[in-house]
Amino acid sequence: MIDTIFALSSGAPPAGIAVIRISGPEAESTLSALSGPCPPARRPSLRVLHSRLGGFLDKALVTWFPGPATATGEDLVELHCHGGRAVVAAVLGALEAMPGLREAQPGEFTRRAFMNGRIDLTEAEGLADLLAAETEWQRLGALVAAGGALSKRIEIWRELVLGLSAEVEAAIDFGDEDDVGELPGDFGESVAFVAGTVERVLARPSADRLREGIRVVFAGPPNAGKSSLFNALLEEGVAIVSAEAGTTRDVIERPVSLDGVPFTLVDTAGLREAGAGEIEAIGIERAREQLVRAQIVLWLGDPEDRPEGSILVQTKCDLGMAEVDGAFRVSAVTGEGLPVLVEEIIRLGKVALPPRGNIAFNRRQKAVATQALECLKRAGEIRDPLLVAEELRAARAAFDALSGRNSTEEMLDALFGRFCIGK
Ligand SMILES: Nc1nc2c(ncn2[C@@H]2O[C@H](COP(=O)(O)OP(=O)(O)OP(=O)(O)O)[C@@H](O)[C@H]2O)c(=O)[nH]1
Ligand SMILES: [K+]
Ligand SMILES: [Mg+2]
Repeated sequence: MIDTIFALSSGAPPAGIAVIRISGPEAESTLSALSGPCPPARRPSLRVLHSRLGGFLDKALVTWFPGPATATGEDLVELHCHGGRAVVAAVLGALEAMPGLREAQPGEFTRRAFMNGRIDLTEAEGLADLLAAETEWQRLGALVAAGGALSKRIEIWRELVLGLSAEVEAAIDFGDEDDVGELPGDFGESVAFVAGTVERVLARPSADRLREGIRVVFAGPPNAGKSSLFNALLEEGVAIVSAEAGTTRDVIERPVSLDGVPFTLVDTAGLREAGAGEIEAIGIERAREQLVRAQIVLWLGDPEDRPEGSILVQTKCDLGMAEVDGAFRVSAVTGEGLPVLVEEIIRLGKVALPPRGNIAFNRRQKAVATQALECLKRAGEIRDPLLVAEELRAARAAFDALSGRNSTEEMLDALFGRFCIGK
């Protein structure tokens, strides 16, 4: 027997309205117990809610959604109560006291939607990102996956591969005993077409970049002005600034949205070969690790030592030193040059993200799609229909894994654990 679960699905009280969801086989009987006979399906109705012992709970707008065409795929009830802390506590307490009901775990409503085939794994992943989205680019990126665009594309790939498999089976069937028959002349091209479309999506930056933010690392020698510039871009005094060389030791990270694009700004210890104490030396080691992880490096140092691909920044331009060729001249003190530098960071950030409004893979999806691609490539190269059939089967299995048709409990725990209670 499946548990019937309930949870507060709206934000923390107090609020104007609190939405409490109940999902599972006892949803209808629970609503009846609270407020008398169920109202017509999908029609919000104003009802008085009573506890089992007859105590008055609240006057609420209640809606009854019979399954399976519901958000969870199960019978579902929504109570729109007054959003006061005590009101919510009283209603949740009354539900807790009902036999067969228990509070939902984080993400459990969505997990049920997945288990009941209402959404696939890519849509659930998109939903998790959508709920966590803080910037416009994150929202739009997550919507693509949550709205099912990636799911649909995977379905198309599966169908195409299924069609190819049918062609191979036909070739195998038409062969006589010693000879398995020939694949159609354009078979290689057909396989290459599917492989090419998978490859194009694989070539896009990972969708995780959107979630994590583009990493912008401030690097250079001690006292270059890294922390000052870091603070200036954040418009906040986060990192300690001082005239003492070796002030910053730990890596300091802060998320920031610039023009709706998500970035993670990373301040690091000044790089120097000699003269650093033990703690500073550890900081320098960490700074080097950050350089490797960065998508954008702002180099506030000698152009000669500049890491490949970094943006050269000449800071403290208010002090009036000679211009460095090809550098962005800025001052953390006067703010001069900052808008131009920020514009460049935004431009590079957009390039390092999946194209807006387009499907992209996250890390999990990339790993599985890469397997699919490898199978397809091999299928396009070999001529033996029996082996080709095997590769196509493996490609299809990879597409199944992409949409979560055969996911493990562990994978699902990891994903749905990212959701909050009530989602
Ligand atoms: N005039 C002027 N002084 C600056 C500017 N930026 C930083 N400074 C000064 O330069 C000194 C070093 O600045 P920090 O921001 O601590 O430099 P840092 O690169 O983070 O230094 P470490 O963490 O020690 O590696 C401080 O005295 C700052 O006030 C600037 O744009 N103009
Ligand atoms: K300093
Ligand atoms: Mg510093």
